[in-house]
Amino acid sequence: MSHHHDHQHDHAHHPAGAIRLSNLTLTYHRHPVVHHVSGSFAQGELTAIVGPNGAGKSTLLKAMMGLMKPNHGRVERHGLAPREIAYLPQQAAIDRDFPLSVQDAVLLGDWRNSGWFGRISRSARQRADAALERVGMAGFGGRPVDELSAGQFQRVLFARLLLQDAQLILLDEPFTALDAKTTADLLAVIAGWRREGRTVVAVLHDYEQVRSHFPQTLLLAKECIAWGPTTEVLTPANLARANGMPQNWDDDAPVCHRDDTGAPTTPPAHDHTLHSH
Ligand SMILES: Nc1ncnc2c1ncn2[C@@H]1O[C@H](COP(=O)(O)OP(=O)(O)OP(=O)(O)O)[C@@H](O)[C@H]1O
Repeated sequence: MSHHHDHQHDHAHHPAGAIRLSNLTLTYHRHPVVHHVSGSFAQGELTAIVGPNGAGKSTLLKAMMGLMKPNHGRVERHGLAPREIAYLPQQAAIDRDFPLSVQDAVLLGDWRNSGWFGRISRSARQRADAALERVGMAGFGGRPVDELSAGQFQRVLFARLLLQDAQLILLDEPFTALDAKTTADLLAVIAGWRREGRTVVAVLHDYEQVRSHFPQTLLLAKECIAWGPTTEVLTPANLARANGMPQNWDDDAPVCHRDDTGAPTTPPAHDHTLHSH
């Protein structure tokens, strides 16, 4: 492994970019989809979130972004204002069927400087052009976004993230449906964010890609199966456990018997609240 701790993080208690999950439970219609997850995302590091379909990965990102309220536990964003968190949803969730030039789409990333309806400065336009160049889209500024291919559009969204200049960057399946060249180019942008000391958390499905590019991994299957260095997390045993997660939506799932620390507790032998007599 390389020297990825060569930059010093000397913020003693609450380093910027640090985000911690404390016994976090997230539910839809009272069904938990993320269940008692605790841990910290390594600051200034790249962490992959992997797990089977329906494991709660996208839901967890939404909660980290503050778009969803925990039913239990907390997301602790020490030292991170909401504006310092950037979030790229799954491409399928993004509507780009409106008239907007590529440059204007990138400039939306600069809203905290220019305001939604503020004047766009010349320097902002220059930064937008530089960002487009960095993602391999130089010269595309005047094109309408609805005419771009899926891969080109994703490059534009990465340019927008570059302008946003966030400390914590959350990416939901950023490479789905992209070809190898586009994926490699965008992985290089992510590596650049790491060199700049930013924290990146990405939901991914390609284990080889995760092993090569993401030093940290959270393996999620509703519960946390493993979280730490990728080589220790992506073991056959852990993956088998994750893939054993029930896929069906269990309407009769047992009531959760855990205390507030997240530690499993033994369900009471005769729980009168669950049985009618
Ligand atoms: N808006 C919603 N309303 C109700 N249930 C939802 C909603 N969004 C997700 N779910 C359910 O929550 C569970 C977790 O979904 P989530 O999208 O977080 O999983 P995921 O790990 O991102 O899956 P995938 O790999 O398929 O994208 C699934 O069972 C899903 O059906």
